[in-house]
Amino acid sequence: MAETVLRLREVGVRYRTPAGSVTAVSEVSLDVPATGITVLAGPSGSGKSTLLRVLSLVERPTLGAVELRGRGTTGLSARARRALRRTEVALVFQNPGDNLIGHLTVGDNLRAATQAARRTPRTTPLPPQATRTTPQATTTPPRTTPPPPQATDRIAGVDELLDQLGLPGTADWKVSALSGGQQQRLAFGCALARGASVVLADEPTSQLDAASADLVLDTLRDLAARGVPVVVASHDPRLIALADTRFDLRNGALAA
Ligand SMILES: Nc1ncnc2c1ncn2[C@@H]1O[C@H](COP(=O)(O)OP(=O)(O)OP(=O)(O)O)[C@@H](O)[C@H]1O
Repeated sequence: MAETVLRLREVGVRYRTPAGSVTAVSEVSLDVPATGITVLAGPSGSGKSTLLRVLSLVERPTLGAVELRGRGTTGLSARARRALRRTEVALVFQNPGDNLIGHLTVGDNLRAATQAARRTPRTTPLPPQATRTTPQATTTPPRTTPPPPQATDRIAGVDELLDQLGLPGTADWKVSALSGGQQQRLAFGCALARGASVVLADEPTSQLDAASADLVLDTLRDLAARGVPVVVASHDPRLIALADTRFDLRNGALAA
């Protein structure tokens, strides 16, 4: 059976609004495989972005459990979750400008990402698995997916990574000199430099023209080919066509 990088069990998300309680996601259980491209698809308002925020540990669900590489995350402190988001779980936002440090050069953005990976121990403590009652479970070691290679193993240097990202010779450029698609590529490159176990992206092509969107689609393929699992929320048919695994959402729940 395929290894799982992220697992949701009976996850629900409710928001309080002045008009009352809104259920954005209800009773979602799913396994994100540790390889390939996973797409969360569905119409506007179906809960894709909410679920992506839960999967990327940005948001704690109101109900249910989220496991990263076999370990529960729901009991983690805000600090521990932030540490995981700096390294293990990288979220790439819709707007290219939100993913990068605008006043740094292209090369310095990558260097900052690599340094974040070095500063934060890879073995950020996660709480033990919930105690299970079956005798079999107590004798079985916790399920673990082997950690991905360290960031420094994955990239030999900034220039080499920029070549691989199709951005050769841009190390000294300002981020604003890159197109939207190139900025998104760089954002995925930073996720790689941080040594992320999984990269998530919310509608990464929605603000881009067709040529820039092509760059992003290529980058997602590249990441998956490097063994980095990618999870994308999108209603872009070209992106959905890349899915190795697809979950369809309707009204906050998985469609049958
Ligand atoms: N912070 C919030 N407060 C209140 N309601 C919210 C909040 N975030 C999302 N919702 C509601 O939850 C539901 C799911 O929203 P979500 O943004 O996850 O859907 P989506 O499928 O990503 O939509 P889109 O494709 O338009 O981005 C919607 O009804 C939305 O209005």
